[in-house]
Amino acid sequence: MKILTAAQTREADAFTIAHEPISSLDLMERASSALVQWLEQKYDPAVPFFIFCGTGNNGGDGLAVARLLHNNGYDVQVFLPETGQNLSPDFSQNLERLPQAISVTRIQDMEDLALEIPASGVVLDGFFGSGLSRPLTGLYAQLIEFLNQQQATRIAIDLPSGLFADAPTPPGSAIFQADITLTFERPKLAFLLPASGAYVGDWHVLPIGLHEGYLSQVESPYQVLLPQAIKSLLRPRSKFSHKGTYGHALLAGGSYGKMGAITMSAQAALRAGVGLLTVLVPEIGYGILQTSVPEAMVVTDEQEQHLTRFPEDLTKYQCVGIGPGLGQAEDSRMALEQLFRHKLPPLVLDADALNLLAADRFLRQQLPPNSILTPHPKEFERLTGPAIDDFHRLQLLQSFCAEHSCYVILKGAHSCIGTPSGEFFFNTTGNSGMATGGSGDVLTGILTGLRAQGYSPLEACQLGVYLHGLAGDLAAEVEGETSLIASDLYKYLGAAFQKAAK
Ligand SMILES: NC(=O)C1=CN([C@@H]2O[C@H](COP(=O)(O)OP(=O)(O)OC[C@H]3O[C@@H](n4cnc5c(N)ncnc54)[C@H](O)[C@@H]3O)[C@@H](O)[C@H]2O)[C@@H](O)CC1
Ligand SMILES: Nc1ncnc2c1ncn2[C@@H]1O[C@H](COP(=O)(O)OP(=O)(O)O)[C@@H](O)[C@H]1O
Ligand SMILES: [K+]
Repeated sequence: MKILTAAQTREADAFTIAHEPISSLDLMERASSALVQWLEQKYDPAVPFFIFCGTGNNGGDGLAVARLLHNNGYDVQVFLPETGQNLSPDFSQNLERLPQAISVTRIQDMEDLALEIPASGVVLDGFFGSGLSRPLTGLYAQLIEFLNQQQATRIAIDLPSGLFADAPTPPGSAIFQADITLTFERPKLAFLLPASGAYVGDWHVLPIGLHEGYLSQVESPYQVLLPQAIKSLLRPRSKFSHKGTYGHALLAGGSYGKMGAITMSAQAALRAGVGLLTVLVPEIGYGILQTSVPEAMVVTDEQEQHLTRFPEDLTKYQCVGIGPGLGQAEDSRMALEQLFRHKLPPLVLDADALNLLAADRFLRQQLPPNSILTPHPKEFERLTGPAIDDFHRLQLLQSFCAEHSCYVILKGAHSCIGTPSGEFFFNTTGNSGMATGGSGDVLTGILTGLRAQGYSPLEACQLGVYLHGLAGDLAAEVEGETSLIASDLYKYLGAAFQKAAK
């Protein structure tokens, strides 16, 4: 699903108004009805609502929600800062329509707000949405600071006020700290990035029937991965298939004290459905692998504690995954350099393989095209240098993928796949229980297993991050986020495949 910029959202609104056709006021009514439907499912009429409105269309939404909730028996109070701003026509119309029985407090300064908001209440933020053009100051900033200190549940309409939808918000700006954000039609880019996403809380997308004629042709490099698209990528296994049908993968890594990493990658590659798996480890890993992953074949390096060479001929493998637990010994770096000189099957590179690449510009330039790299933000910084902010990091991602013709999964709460052609795909599964050692090693195994089965690099990346996160979500339902550990991720991978295929 494509993500729209604030400007594209305005175009989508205007296109819908012109081509459905529908009046702007009725479109606002549709958006507000969607909000109210969501709110009424979650809160009963005993819950008081405190609705704060600016004077643009975001405020118009707030006023329409106030009327609809009131008409359905909810206790609603409205608060309107008076800063002499222009009123949007739809805001004015909704102010006229507001039933007399609703209490309206006009605020010129903070003294006008003698207000106790109970912890059981809900604060709705309708100050500003996608029309924000500069950071908030003055009365708006003071009100936001006040609301951010309240115990009540804070819900933002469309976008937390003060946050830019698709550009960095200057540090120190006043931003509504939402527990929940109810947005229209598409998530905003700011929801998916760590610094801005921290203000958004749980976000939900409410469809409001924006015109398909616009949505289907609009161009955007940004997409989110959703269940339907993932389902269409999954290939069913066929009745007369055999292990040769599903590829032979090689996973290389492990070193003294870090054999667990490659062991978990191996488990994950098998659970991802690969036909055959060989694991290349230093001598000390032999007994460990043979005991803990009996399904895998094991070949060992003559060095006892870390890898120093790769087999000459790797063409029998359909994918090679390198890095988990590898370490950064000089002879491991040389082995990688040697490896890149040969004809190679598709590669997945993670962890210390990335650190070795980062430390060696020459090695980076030899990177085989269409490789998949899976850095976390620190590993990514080592590869590209520091980013000024999350948006700049996306630019670095785009140029790195183009320069090296590779696919990079920048890992995080919404892992982002960068492609050589400049697209970005954000993942929507996963939870903070996955912030635990070894989660990334499991992802490497899944990607290697998928790529060996013949999925394209982009398909493997999309399926890999989505299923990895979904396994985390299913595991968290049973184990809880706090107690989730990386090995749970491959244990629940089968359930994730089944859920994704439904
Ligand atoms: N038909 C539509 O256009 C629809 C719009 N919707 C709502 O409309 C919102 C966008 O409405 P608007 O475009 O009116 O934008 P906003 O409601 O975000 O406000 C824009 C107004 O605020 C001013 N402004 C911007 N930054 C400011 C700042 N820092 N301090 C003070 N004033 C500032 C602008 O000059 C403009 O007058 C969406 O977020 C959504 O909530 C929904 O009703 C869906 C339908
Ligand atoms: N808060 C979070 N929400 C969702 N996924 C997360 C979160 N934290 C970490 N993850 C996922 O867990 C994995 C962690 O990978 P990584 O940092 O390489 O861990 P390790 O090196 O310990 O294996 C990534 O796939 C990342 O997307
Ligand atoms: K808002």
